[in-house]
Amino acid sequence: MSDEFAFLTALRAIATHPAAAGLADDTAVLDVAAGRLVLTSDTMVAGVHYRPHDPADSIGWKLAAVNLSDLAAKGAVPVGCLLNYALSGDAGWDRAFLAGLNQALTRFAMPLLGGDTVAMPAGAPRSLTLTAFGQAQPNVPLRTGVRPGDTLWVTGTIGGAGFGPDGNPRDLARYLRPQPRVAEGQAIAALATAMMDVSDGLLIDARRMAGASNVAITIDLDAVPLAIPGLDPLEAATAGDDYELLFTLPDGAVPPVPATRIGAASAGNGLTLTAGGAPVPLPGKLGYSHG
Ligand SMILES: Nc1ncnc2c1ncn2[C@@H]1O[C@H](COP(=O)(O)OP(=O)(O)OP(=O)(O)O)[C@@H](O)[C@H]1O
Ligand SMILES: Cc1ncc(C[n+]2csc(CCOP(=O)(O)O)c2C)c(N)n1
Ligand SMILES: [Mg+2]
Repeated sequence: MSDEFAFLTALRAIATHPAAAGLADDTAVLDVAAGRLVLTSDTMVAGVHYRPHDPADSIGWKLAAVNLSDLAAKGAVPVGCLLNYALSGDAGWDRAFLAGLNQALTRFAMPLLGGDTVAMPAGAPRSLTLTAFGQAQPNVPLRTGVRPGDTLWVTGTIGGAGFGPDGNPRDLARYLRPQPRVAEGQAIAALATAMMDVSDGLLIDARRMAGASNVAITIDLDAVPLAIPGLDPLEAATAGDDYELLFTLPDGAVPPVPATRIGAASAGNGLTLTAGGAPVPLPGKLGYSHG
């Protein structure tokens, strides 16, 4: 199935939404409700975002999940997506990738509407891109919305997808098949002053939120919900690949879904950490960054 024609035939079996027009035209044509669209795109590269030997179906799942996580962070309802795919020269890999992708798209009701397929020179690493769009809810919580006095919350647990001392992800399922918080994001969006997803690491992402909002954010490391009991909170909070939602609420507000209060915002700037009530110096590396 490694040639473009065979791959497109397999894609057609997935892209059954009428707007995809059977993947038989130049473009998809989508009827949209009046309102605002939320747009995002994420690329995954072999050796950078996943290990080359990781199962192809999980890479398909994860590519959809990381985009859904960005939609979730804005409280958006998934509407559709476009896939940019580089054929790998391995028909079985391509087929398994599509099966995993389709599982996530079905689970989160995000139809595949189109995309592009190319071949790479022999030996080039795989690079896969999905572009997703969603329907905005009345309130779209941005990174810029934190106000001094807000409380800081995170869904789920942190640190599970990070690599342990044996060089493998601590929780393989979490690393391979992250669960984007789509329904939670829609519920939180109605109340949140700001929201983002945690992809590069809790600390680096919290600092981005503080910077975007021109406030100071303090995180209590003792409060960070650990994916694995006993995990070093600093390690967990800098590992990344969590795909949880980090959000702020006006003081006194209660989140509408399970979440953990991990800190607060105040006038000032930057990220501050505490543990046992005492300040903790920021580690040199706050999370994942490319280059
Ligand atoms: N090559 C690019 N062209 C245009 N905009 C870009 C490009 N790369 C990043 N951006 C924009 O920069 C902003 C920040 O991107 P970044 O990738 O850090 O956020 P993100 O999508 O939440 O992260 P993640 O990729 O971990 O989900 C986004 O608005 C994104 O659209
Ligand atoms: C093989 C391998 N090595 C390292 C990591 C860790 N990692 C890579 S990219 C990223 C953040 C999200 O990326 P982006 O900001 O590009 O969306 C993280 C946490 C991994 N997943 N696989
Ligand atoms: Mg994001």
